[in-house]
Amino acid sequence: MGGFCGNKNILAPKKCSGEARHRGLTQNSAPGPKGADIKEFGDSESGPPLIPMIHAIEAGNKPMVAAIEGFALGGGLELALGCHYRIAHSKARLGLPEVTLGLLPAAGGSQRLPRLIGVPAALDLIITGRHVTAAEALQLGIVDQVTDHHTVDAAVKFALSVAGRPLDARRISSYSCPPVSGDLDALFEEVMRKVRRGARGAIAPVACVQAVRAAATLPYARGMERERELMATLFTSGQARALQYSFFAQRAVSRWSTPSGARWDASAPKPVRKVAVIGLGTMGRGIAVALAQAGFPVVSVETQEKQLTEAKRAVSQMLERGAKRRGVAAPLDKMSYSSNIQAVADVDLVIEAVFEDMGLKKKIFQQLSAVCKPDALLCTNTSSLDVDQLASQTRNPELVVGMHFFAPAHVMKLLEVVYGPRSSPQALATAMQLGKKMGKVSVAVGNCPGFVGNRMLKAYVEQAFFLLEEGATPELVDSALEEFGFSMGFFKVSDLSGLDVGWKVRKEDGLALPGVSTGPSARIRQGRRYSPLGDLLCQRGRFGQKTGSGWYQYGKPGGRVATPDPWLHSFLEEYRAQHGLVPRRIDPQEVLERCLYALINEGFRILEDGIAAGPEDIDCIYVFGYGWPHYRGGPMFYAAMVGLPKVLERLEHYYRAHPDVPDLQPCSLLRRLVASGSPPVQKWKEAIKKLHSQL
Ligand SMILES: CCC[C@H](O)CC(=O)SCCNC(=O)CCNC(=O)[C@H](O)C(C)(C)COP(=O)([O-])OP(=O)([O-])OC[C@H]1O[C@@H](n2cnc3c(N)ncnc32)[C@H](O)[C@@H]1OP(=O)([O-])[O-]
Repeated sequence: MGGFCGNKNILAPKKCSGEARHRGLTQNSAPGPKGADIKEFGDSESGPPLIPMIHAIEAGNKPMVAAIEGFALGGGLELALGCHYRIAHSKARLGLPEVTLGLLPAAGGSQRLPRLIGVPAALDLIITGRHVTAAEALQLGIVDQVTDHHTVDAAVKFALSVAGRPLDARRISSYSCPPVSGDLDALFEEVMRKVRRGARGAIAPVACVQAVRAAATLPYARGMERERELMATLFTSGQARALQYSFFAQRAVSRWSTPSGARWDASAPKPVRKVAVIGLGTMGRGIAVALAQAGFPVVSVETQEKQLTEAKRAVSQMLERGAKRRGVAAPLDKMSYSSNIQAVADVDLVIEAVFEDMGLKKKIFQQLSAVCKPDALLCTNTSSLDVDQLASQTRNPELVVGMHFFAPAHVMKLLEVVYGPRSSPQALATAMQLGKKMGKVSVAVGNCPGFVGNRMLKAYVEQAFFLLEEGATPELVDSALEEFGFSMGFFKVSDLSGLDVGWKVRKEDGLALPGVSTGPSARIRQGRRYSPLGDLLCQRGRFGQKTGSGWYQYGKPGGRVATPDPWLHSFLEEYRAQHGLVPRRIDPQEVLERCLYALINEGFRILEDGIAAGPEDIDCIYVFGYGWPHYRGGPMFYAAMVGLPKVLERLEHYYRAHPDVPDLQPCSLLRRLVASGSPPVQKWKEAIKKLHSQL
């Protein structure tokens, strides 16, 4: 973005840096087009002070025209709002995305935008942080003109055309917010209720509403004071640090590397023009939709005719709904269907998404290897099976990788790209690039049971079961986790996805055994503590929402409202009595420490094993795939915030109390990081490399 005045002097710098220390909000430097330089938050300031500069621009006697090309986000747009006119290129994007970084637009954005476009529209932009196109910005009244030509030329022409006109009516800070239809207080109360419900503990959206309310109810100067106070609170909060860490973590994971030395910048992806999906169950349908929405021609193969007919209808509906939401045409022409696997002969990449059964998947990989082009990439959407075993069924094992999507696959942002020991760097690069084109946060992970996400989750789930044995209820565990910021606690999630899912896996792993023994060995499997509680519920047909009861009661099969179940409480009491377990009072703090620190401990093991390249990879997986509250950065960032010595001390404490639970034994990497002074999370990758080289 550039700023121009009527006599063609360029006043606003094209690119400046430095910004936004909370104590220096009136001393901030000018932002670039993408807003303030997030890297410099908390560092020393540089460049001219932002807020006084915007005030000086607005107060000036020469007409100032902002010429907006590319992005005008955050401080970039705030600077433009200080100008008297704004001209945008048709491809420009504008927005105040501060909320996504745990902040609010604190260079006058929260005060000027509602004055310019009205309270409801400004609330929408500021609370969601969404970017708008130039066309929408024009419609909203944020910009005065949109051009398809050279924006600077258009701005200069415009500036000359308005030179000499009075500017008082162009100074947004002097406006009052346009009146709203209905009661202003009622509007803010309603918005605040919605925001608090959706924010689930995030403080920035709430502060954004408060700031806009100040714009609507206070004179500009007092509104600016309020904006500054609110920003000061946000700026020093852990939430802003977590969200800013997450911003860079998302970008860091695309620069993947593997322990064998393969790297993103040394591995060119293969071109992918046409893709196939095998299996049109829930996952296959979602994957096919996501691919078509990303513009890929997709061949979908389903051998069961009935399933194929149902899937065709469902996929078309999903595509149409998505298109309606986005205001574009549904890409129905991208889809073709077949019941014959030969239909994939000419595709560049296949994603297998059949039932989670190794025998079936092996057979499909043998067929794919025979049918597909020799250089086609063969990917599996398995959530836990050994990718290497599948690779060994094919002619070219180096072309096999895992692409682990999360349900619903066309909605969830996460993709774990799983490389086996034989996967080529090019295959990995291709799958990572395809994920990016599908709008996913793609994270490269090594091949091991459960990969990263599910491997860590196992430790967390186990603790939740143990806590029930020791005296907790599902309600107690869930409310502690929900209070932490998860949208649902573990037991509600389990009821939603079906208890039979985990039961099947435990049976396959030889853990869930038929019959209940009451002796001391009943709660020990494969040499470690085991809780059969989930298996016992499944044996009674309590699979969760679909059967009307699980860890909670739902009134009827398919019911969605969880209510505490007295039967379950008596069942737990009987179970404890039967196994000689004396219930004790468990507080929410213990729930969090046991569940989260066990999960984090497994995260350290994963880093130690080189299955994830760095803490950013794990954190993105948890934030984008497992509902970890975004404003808490992810499990490894959270561990760093809590303090590694404290996490270590609590794990030691719980391991002493439960020596039969290996998940609670602190991982040696955690010990070594603590011994090396607990470096900040951004330095762990380096520290781990150094520690590995010392071994
Ligand atoms: C007083 C208060 C004032 C004000 O209210 C506060 C603010 O303005 S808050 C700020 C409000 N502004 C925002 O929230 C905008 C945040 N930025 C974005 O949303 C996207 O970057 C954007 C849409 C602009 C471009 O997407 P794209 O084309 O896919 O490109 P990309 O995303 O891959 O980025 C390319 C490279 O640029 C880097 N980088 C980018 N922005 C910043 C930044 N602000 N800072 C530092 N670095 C930034 C990014 O890390 C990456 O580096 P690398 O080393 O190559 O990994």
